[in-house]
Amino acid sequence: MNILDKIAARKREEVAFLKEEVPAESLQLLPHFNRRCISLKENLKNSSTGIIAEFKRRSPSHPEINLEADAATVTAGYETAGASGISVLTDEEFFGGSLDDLAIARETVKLPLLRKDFMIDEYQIIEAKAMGADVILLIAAILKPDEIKTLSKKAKDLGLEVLLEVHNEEELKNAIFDTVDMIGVNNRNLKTFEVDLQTSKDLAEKIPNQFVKISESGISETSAITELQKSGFKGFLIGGNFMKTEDPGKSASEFIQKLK
Ligand SMILES: O=P(O)(O)OC[C@@H](O)[C@@H](O)c1c[nH]c2ccccc12
Repeated sequence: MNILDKIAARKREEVAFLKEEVPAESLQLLPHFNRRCISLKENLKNSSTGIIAEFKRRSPSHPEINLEADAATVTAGYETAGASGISVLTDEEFFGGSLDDLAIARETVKLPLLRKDFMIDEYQIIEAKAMGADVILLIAAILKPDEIKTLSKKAKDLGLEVLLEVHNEEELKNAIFDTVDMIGVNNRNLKTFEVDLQTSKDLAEKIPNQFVKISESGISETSAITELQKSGFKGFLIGGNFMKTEDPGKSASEFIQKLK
């Protein structure tokens, strides 16, 4: 079994358990559940830089990025740096994140927050909303087209935006629904961990222009962004390049200044 299938299988077990422990009805009583979301899509459209900075302690491909990182310090730094949005990894087992990190980020910044996780059930979307997220991620590689359709509709019904992640043309073709706001091309193959920015450049023209286009993973140079902008990308998801440094906010700030 590849790592992605393994994570998705674990996620199903985890969600089945959680649903019993904390029923969706009780999540809907939390204060953020009725909060009005902030649009990442609009922020990206209106930005000349479009950086979505990610809070990530570790990953299966990089087991020790920044294990002690503190969500409040890092997300505050990202906001000061001028990021357009912040992505918070909430998977615990494989990425060392938590919903608490998301809640802390929500208390700390005004920027739109993406809950970065492996969403396979509507329950997780209710959770995302209740913890203060503005955007959810749907990964085409682990979902059937009808699942993408129902999960994205659920998110829209709750006022959340939807970022759909694809890695190849096949996934893209089967995943185009008008309940999706943004399409992200992951330059990292989540099954093999190989990274190639050419993946974004190749897929760009195949993504209909109604979607804001985001290039994800493996970005460490501002020159790469200038190139990707020429292909039509408006958003750039960057994690490791910032998180691996002692002061991710400072590193994001220098990067964004250089890009301007
Ligand atoms: O750290 P990087 O190479 O800058 O990548 C960030 C982000 O794109 C990556 O964390 C990511 C993209 N899609 C995902 C899906 C699940 C978990 C993580 C991811």
